[in-house]
Amino acid sequence: MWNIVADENMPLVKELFAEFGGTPAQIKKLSGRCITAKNLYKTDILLVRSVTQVNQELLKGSPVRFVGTATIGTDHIDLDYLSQQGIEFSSAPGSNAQGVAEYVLTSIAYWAEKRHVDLNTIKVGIIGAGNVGSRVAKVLDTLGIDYLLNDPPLEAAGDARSFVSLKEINQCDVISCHVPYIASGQYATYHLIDDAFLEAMPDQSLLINSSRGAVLDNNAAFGIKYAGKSIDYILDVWEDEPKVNIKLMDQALIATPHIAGYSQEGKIRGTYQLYQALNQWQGFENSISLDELLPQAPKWHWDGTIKGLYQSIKPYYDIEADDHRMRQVGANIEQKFDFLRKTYPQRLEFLDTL
Ligand SMILES: NC(=O)C1=CN([C@@H]2O[C@H](COP(=O)(O)OP(=O)(O)OC[C@H]3O[C@@H](n4cnc5c(N)ncnc54)[C@H](O)[C@@H]3O)[C@@H](O)[C@H]2O)C=CC1
Ligand SMILES: O=C(O)C(=O)[C@H](O)COP(=O)(O)O
Repeated sequence: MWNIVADENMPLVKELFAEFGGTPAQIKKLSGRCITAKNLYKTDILLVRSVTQVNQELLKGSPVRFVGTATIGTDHIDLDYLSQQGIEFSSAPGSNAQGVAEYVLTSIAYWAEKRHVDLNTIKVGIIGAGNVGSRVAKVLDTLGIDYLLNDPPLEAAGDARSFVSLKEINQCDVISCHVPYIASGQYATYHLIDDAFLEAMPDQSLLINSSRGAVLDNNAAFGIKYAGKSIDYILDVWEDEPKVNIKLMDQALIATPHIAGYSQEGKIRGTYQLYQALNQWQGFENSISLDELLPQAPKWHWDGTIKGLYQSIKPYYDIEADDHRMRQVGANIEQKFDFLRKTYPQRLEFLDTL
């Protein structure tokens, strides 16, 4: 019998893994932040989301042979350690990219309405043109909103798209970050958006961070605005989650608790991609199809006008409600951060028709 430990916030674990490869599996669901070495002494398969640090301390001495994270980001996983130990690994690339792209589009539309900006006249700077950044670009293409891409690793690898420097991105009206968290090295993203970058942003511009909290120097962001710089922030991710810089949260035009990718479909795809990876690892067939698991969501029909964009999106995704939930807990945000995420209301993807 397989022994599986899974994060309790992962949907459909029972449905997908209870009969893994025709053999019954013993599944234990735990809070992601509370999974410790003690929980893993007879575990073969560990399925996590982004809040579980998977490293030697967690896995040493355990029989775990497969680690899966139902997320795009992998900065919580010590990939070198897994590889040294011969532990099979899979993440869920692209699984919630659509959810993040919809969060970004909604953010831009909200900002434009609030600040009386004509979206026909702006330029969006996308930092990181991987799965999410490319999806954001596709949405902007469809709406006819101009954008520039920055992605030095892809540029160096010969990606055929046209890229600009970070300096050029810095001058865009909207800047949206879609890089992974990389602590050091040639392409480090730790505090990629620092004091100097923020200082050089044009007045009345918007910074969106839905990548990882530490890509933006949160103290610098607070300081610059406190000193009078007139820029807006829409922030989904925070340095040192579940801690949140409350003063920065107060400044943000929209503040959300790391839910940009939390569409229902995104979460389902995340678990499903691990199901596929596990089956492939063991040479089993996928007996369940993704289509039978995905909800049928009503889709947004864009009438072709940029004016009033936010009001036409709002019935499908009400980002102000997400902001309100976060601000309501106020100073208790650190204690409530995980709760807000665990109890996040069902959000369905609305952009299929684009
Ligand atoms: N807030 C949320 O709910 C979510 C956040 N994320 C975050 O978004 C990140 C991006 O996701 P994906 O697009 O799927 O990842 P990806 O790996 O497909 O793309 C990331 C891109 O960033 C580029 N990059 C790396 N270092 C860079 C640098 N220094 N400057 C500019 N570009 C750089 C890479 O070349 C790559 O093309 C994830 O790693 C994760 O941290 C992902 C999903 C949900
Ligand atoms: O996929 C990623 O990368 C993310 O940031 C996830 O959306 C985060 O969700 P949790 O894993 O923290 O539930």
